[in-house]
Amino acid sequence: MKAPQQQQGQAPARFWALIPCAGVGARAITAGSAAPELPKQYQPVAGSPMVMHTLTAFAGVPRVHHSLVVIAAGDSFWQQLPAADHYGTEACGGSTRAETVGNGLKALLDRGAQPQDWVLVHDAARCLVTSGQINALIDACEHDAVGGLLAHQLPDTLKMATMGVDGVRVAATVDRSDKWLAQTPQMFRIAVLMDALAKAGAAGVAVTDEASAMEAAGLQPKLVAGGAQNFKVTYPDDFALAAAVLLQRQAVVQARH
Ligand SMILES: Nc1ccn([C@@H]2O[C@H](COP(=O)(O)OP(=O)(O)OP(=O)(O)O)[C@@H](O)[C@H]2O)c(=O)n1
Ligand SMILES: C[C@](O)(CO)[C@H](O)COP(=O)(O)O
Repeated sequence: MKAPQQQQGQAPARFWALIPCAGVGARAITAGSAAPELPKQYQPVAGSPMVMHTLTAFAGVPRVHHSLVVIAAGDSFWQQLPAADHYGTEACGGSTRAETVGNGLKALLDRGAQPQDWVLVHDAARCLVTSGQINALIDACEHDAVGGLLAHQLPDTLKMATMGVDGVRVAATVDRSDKWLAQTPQMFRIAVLMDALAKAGAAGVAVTDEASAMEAAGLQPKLVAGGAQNFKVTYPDDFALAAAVLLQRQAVVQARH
């Protein structure tokens, strides 16, 4: 599968952000949550709804032409956000993240994106990403034939688990030297990614991230160092971690003024 090449006289490829924001956050919400009906990406973290921190990071990257937030059909939360009207949204979220992304890519084309343009797909719930990390991914991939993703090299010993009669036990220790945790953004050419997602779907390939669809097409995305702080808020304990990082960053900025 060849990337659409820049034709002579063709406008330079642009960069679009696609923010899957249509999940329910089942793993993050507990009965004790202040608003358990509120999907995690709308839950407050360090004084703002989680997704707003994510969008602020992209707003700090002028090369990103437009950020499109994909929300669930019937989402009644987005419009309640203070800056809702400042961002483009499409209520075409799907039953899976991959479906949300596929629908969002079509929406980008409808909004004027070109097939050879780049898309940076980033989880709304990965709210600690920085503008610097987004720029680093673009710098590393904009001249690459495939594209790539932010990722974090495994910092701990990795265990293979087995279900024992008395609970989960170690089956083996796995060599971690070539193990990376996939993060987002994940950056690919729109047409190539759409084709890869369609073929992976038709082949019944489980696609949990954009890179896995590209891998199923025989391509090898670049791994670009993200960082431990670029984690996805997934579980209840993650909110406090995210808040601590964001508040520390805010304190550093305030100390400069
Ligand atoms: N059908 C879906 C599922 C997930 N997402 C988005 O994909 C990102 C990462 O997915 P995940 O952390 O799994 O979010 P949820 O699916 O909401 O979480 P859970 O599995 O705990 O319900 C989130 O920003 C989520 O909003 C989406 O847009 N559409
Ligand atoms: C895309 C992703 O962030 C890469 O690590 C992750 O797979 C999304 O979370 P999910 O729980 O797999 O939907």
